[in-house]
Amino acid sequence: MANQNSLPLHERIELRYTLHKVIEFIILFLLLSLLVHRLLSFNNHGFAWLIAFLCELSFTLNWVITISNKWNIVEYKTYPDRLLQRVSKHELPPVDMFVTTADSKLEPPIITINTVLSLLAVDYPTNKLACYVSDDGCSPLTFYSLSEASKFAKLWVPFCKKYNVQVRAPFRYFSNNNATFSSNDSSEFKQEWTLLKDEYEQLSLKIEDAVGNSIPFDVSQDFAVFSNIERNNHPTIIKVLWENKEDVSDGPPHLIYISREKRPKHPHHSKAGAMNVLTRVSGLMTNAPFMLNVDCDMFVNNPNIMLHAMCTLLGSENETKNAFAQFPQIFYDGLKDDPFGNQMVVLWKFVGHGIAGIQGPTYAGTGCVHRRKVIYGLSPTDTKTGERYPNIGSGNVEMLKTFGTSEEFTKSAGDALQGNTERENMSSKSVEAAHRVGECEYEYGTNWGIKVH
Ligand SMILES: O=c1ccn([C@@H]2O[C@H](COP(=O)(O)OP(=O)(O)O[C@H]3O[C@H](CO)[C@@H](O)[C@H](O)[C@H]3O)[C@@H](O)[C@H]2O)c(=O)[nH]1
Ligand SMILES: [Mn+2]
Repeated sequence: MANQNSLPLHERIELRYTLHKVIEFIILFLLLSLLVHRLLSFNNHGFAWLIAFLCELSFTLNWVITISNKWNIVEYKTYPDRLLQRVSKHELPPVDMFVTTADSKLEPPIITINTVLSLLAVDYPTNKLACYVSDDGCSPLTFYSLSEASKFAKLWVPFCKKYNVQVRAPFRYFSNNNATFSSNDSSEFKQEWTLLKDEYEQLSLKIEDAVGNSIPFDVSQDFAVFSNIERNNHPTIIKVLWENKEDVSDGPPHLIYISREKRPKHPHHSKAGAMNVLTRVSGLMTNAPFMLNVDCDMFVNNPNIMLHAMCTLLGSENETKNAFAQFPQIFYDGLKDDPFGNQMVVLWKFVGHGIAGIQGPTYAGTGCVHRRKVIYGLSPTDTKTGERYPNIGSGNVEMLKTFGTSEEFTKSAGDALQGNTERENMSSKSVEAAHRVGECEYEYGTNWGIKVH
């Protein structure tokens, strides 16, 4: 039997799909025949014939590109068990998790908190994780919902881990399909399940009430920062909602709320701007070498995502091979047989895996684990930081020009670039510095958005 340590953490598996290819070629043949037919009978027809020919030509070219993309469909199979045999749980690298939300009306907080809860409960040592929520809507409602969710997380996270729950977004877990017990379920499980369901219902009700304007906010306390401000005109707000102070590995991870500074006439660059702020703030507070980003309307449907991502990111011979690990998106509750293609099966299953076969998947905007140092501009071929940043250190002119004038942040960026994977403890000093890097003028004159993003 092969030594467990020599077995690969991931494998590239080529999928044939022969029948698909044959059908695609028949379609291509028909399209080409149609073009030839148009060309041969051109003289007998007028202008409409020419327009039809151009449309069909464009569609044919499109089809050629599509089938070339899908030519070599591959799947990356990952082996979390092998990873856990190679490294112990406390040796796994830290990951900072980002959730972006922009509008508490269009993206209701109950959805955002489900995304957050599914992330807080992933199967990974929780003292290696921190969850940062960026709220571009600067909404006290989102803040309130998150602070209530962080209380629920103290029950939810241990429950999911104890019973190996598969879908860790509570709204999905408690949906009707799961409402019956099987004969193997222990009475202890049934009791805890009922308690958790009640707690989740109460949480949902509180949030519903708050949406209906009966917000039980105490403006003299945590919510004071939200009074008298406008959504597009306010300073940076950062609140640590929950800190995993005891550094325990099975309670909820850190949870931090961020609303970056917004001022009229200052471009905010939508999600990209929010991601830059999340990168800087997390760099100051926990500086994990890996960062996962998820849109607030997505949730984690596999509790082992971090382990799967690590198999991809740590599994190649050298770190330069995979800069990021992109998860596919799956959509639920669509119409039977997906008549309108809303679930984007072709895009994710065929085109996505086809592009993965050419070089690797493209970044899809959500569900992606990035290496922090690559985001900081380190070239994939430059494993040592030497060439790009010869003199790393805070106060160094090139570092300040690249990363901005926060000395604390350039120091943290230097650590990340040098591959220092030690997670840092949050301190009130780092929270203070984090407010600065969330300012809307912070990126002016720097390489943020140019070489760093
Ligand atoms: O000023 C903004 C605008 C948007 N967002 C967030 O960005 C995310 C994506 O924006 P959205 O408008 O919801 O984009 P969608 O069209 O729903 O999503 C598509 O585009 C996203 C952005 O590239 C990808 O993440 C998704 O995979 C893709 O389905 C959401 O979490 C938003 O809350 C912000 O944080 N600030
Ligand atoms: Mn969206």
